[in-house]
Amino acid sequence: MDDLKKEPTYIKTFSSDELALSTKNLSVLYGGTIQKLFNVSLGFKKNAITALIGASGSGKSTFLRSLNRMNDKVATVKGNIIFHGLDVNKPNINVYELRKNIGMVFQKPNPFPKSIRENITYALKADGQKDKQKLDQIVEESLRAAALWDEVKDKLDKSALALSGGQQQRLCIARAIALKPEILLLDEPASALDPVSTAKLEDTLKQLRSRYTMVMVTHNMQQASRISEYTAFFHLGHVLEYDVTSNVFTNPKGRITEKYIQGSFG
Ligand SMILES: Nc1ncnc2c1ncn2[C@@H]1O[C@H](COP(=O)(O)OP(=O)(O)OP(=O)(O)O)[C@@H](O)[C@H]1O
Repeated sequence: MDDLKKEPTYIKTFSSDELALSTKNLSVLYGGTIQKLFNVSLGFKKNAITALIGASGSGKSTFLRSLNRMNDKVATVKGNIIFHGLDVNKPNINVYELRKNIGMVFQKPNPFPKSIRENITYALKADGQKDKQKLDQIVEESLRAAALWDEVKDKLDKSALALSGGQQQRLCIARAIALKPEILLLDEPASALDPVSTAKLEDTLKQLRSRYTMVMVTHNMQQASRISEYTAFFHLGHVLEYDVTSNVFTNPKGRITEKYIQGSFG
C-alpha cells in the first residue's frame, strides 16, 4: 500500500460531448465492509473500445459489473455513474431499462437453451414487440452485426446450444445488440475461446466499434493492444493509469503499470 501512495497516477479525461459513460468516485464494498474498489473516476469515449487490464483480483469485473447495476444484490456500490447526464447509480433508476441501454456479454457464452432465433427475440417479445416481420428483421440485422448470419441463416430454429463456443459468444453479442444498446460491457469475452474463434470475435468487435461504445475486461494484453483505443490499468482496486492504449503499453507512466505490462506479476 505504501508503494501505491508514492505511485504517480495518470487518468485521461474527455470533454462531456465525447463521453458515453463516466464514473465519479465509484467505490465497491462486499459484505458491507470489505472494500475492493476505491474512488474510481473514469470516462468512456463514445464509439471506442476501452480495455480494462490488471492482475487477477484487481477489481476489473467488480467495476464493470457496477456500470449496469449487476452488483446491486451482491455489493454496496457508492459514487456516481453518469449516463446521459443522469446518475444511474441512484435507487430510483429502472435497472431493466438501464440494461437495455448498457448491455453485457459474459466470460462464458451463456445462450438460452432455446433456438438461435428465440435467443434474439426473447427480450424483444418480453418488451412487447409482436410484429413477426419486424422481429425477423431484427434477428437478421443483429446476427449480421455480430458476423454470425452467414453461419446460421439456414438453422435459425435449431438449438443455440448446438453452436460452437465462438458462435455462441457471437450469438450473445447479437442478443445484446438486438436491444439496441449504446454501450456494451464485455467481461473477458474471448477467454473461453480458441485462437480462431478469438480472432473472429475480435473482428466482430472491431466492426461494431463505429456504432457502440465498448468497455472490455481482458487478461490478454495482445488483445487489448490489438483492438482497444484506450486502456485503464487496475491495481488493488485503484486505477493507476488510463490513457491511449499505445501509450499504456509502450510508455507507461507508473512503475507498477510498467511491471505489469512486462509480465512481472499478474
Ligand atoms: N461477490 C463477491 N463477494 C465477495 N468478494 C468478491 C465478490 N466478487 C469479487 N470479489 C472480490 O473482489 C476482488 C476483486 O475481484 P474482481 O473479480 O473484480 O477482480 P478482477 O480484476 O476482475 O479479477 P479476475 O481478473 O481474476 O477476474 C477480489 O478480491 C475478489 O475476491
